[in-house]
Amino acid sequence: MTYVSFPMEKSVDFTAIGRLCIDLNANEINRPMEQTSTFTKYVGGSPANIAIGMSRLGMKTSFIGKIADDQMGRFIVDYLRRNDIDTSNVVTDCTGAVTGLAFTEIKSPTDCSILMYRDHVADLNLMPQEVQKELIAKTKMFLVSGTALAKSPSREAVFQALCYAKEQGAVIVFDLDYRPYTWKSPEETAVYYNLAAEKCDIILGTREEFDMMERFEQNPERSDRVTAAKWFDYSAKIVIIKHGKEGSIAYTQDGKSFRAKSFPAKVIKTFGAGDSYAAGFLYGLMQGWTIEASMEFGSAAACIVISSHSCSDAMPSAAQVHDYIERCNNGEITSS
Ligand SMILES: Nc1ncnc2c1ncn2[C@@H]1O[C@H](COP(=O)(O)OP(=O)(O)O)[C@@H](O)[C@H]1O
Ligand SMILES: O=C(O)C[C@@H](O)[C@H](O)C(=O)COP(=O)(O)O
Repeated sequence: MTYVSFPMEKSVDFTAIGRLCIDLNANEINRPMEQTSTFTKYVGGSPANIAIGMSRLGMKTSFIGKIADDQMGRFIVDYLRRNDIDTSNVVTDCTGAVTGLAFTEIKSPTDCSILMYRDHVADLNLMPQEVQKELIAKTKMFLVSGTALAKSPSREAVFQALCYAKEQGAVIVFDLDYRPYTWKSPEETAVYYNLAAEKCDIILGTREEFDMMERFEQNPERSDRVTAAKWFDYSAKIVIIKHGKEGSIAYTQDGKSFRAKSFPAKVIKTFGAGDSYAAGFLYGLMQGWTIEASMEFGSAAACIVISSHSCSDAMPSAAQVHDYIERCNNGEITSS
């Protein structure tokens, strides 16, 4: 059963809109950040990670965003280009805004946190008139990251892009990617998330992210099925609710649900799981695979990334993911 059909005549497989940032991942791990003195710099930002993941999987990928006019901004664009990502709609800020930074703390493989520096960041300065309709018109799948809705003018840029994507027939994906730091209040967040989700064909988020969106609703049991059902009255065809190591559940418009278990992994840190899962799952759908096969592929891609130090740099190729699945099935990989 096919739940989404891609406009195959279009030349760009995947376009993401949102933040392009820097991850600074602790080198001395398994300790609090107070005791970490060195960090390795990587390109970061959830939609950037997903775009890099899609490109590594062989998808023709482009990005819509805004970078600071500084060394960090240039580092990001250079990295995207070297990863075959079209940056023709990556705009350079001219207001003196800075690049967002995410310092990651790896206290243990299961106890990780992120310290974000996101004041006056360039990515949230993207303006609606800077979004190229022609690029979205060429795109089969368009992904929005929820954090880009946190402030104007980026918020309006995303809604403008959503209008173009809908009008031009792209399959629209919403990765909730909720980061409380950039938002003024949970109420404001819930309103804008719900407005964006109404327009999307595929919605991906964790149980906690959907809880945030249900601020004004009744779902006392926090039922995944109740959560998903609402969106099928709008545009959604697939809603995925992720539960960390417990795996994920996909609900589809026809009332079915599909469960994916997680694979074993030698986990270094947990962040990056959602981004690699998204890239793997969306890649699978674009290959015409079943929901179950796409979820399995996403789950294995996630394990490769959480077993590595970085998010973006560790995004796997398709061959690496197939190999990981095979080695798990042969019992060659066990959990840490
Ligand atoms: N500790 C883990 N071991 C194995 N797989 C994991 C682990 N944590 C996450 N995953 C995989 O990554 C997917 C997404 O992870 P999750 O933590 O739910 O998302 P996010 O990173 O967005 O919070 C899960 O559905 C699972 O397949
Ligand atoms: O999204 C960010 O700004 C930081 C990311 O680059 C980071 O590495 C991360 O948190 C990944 O998010 P996840 O995949 O949702 O765990």
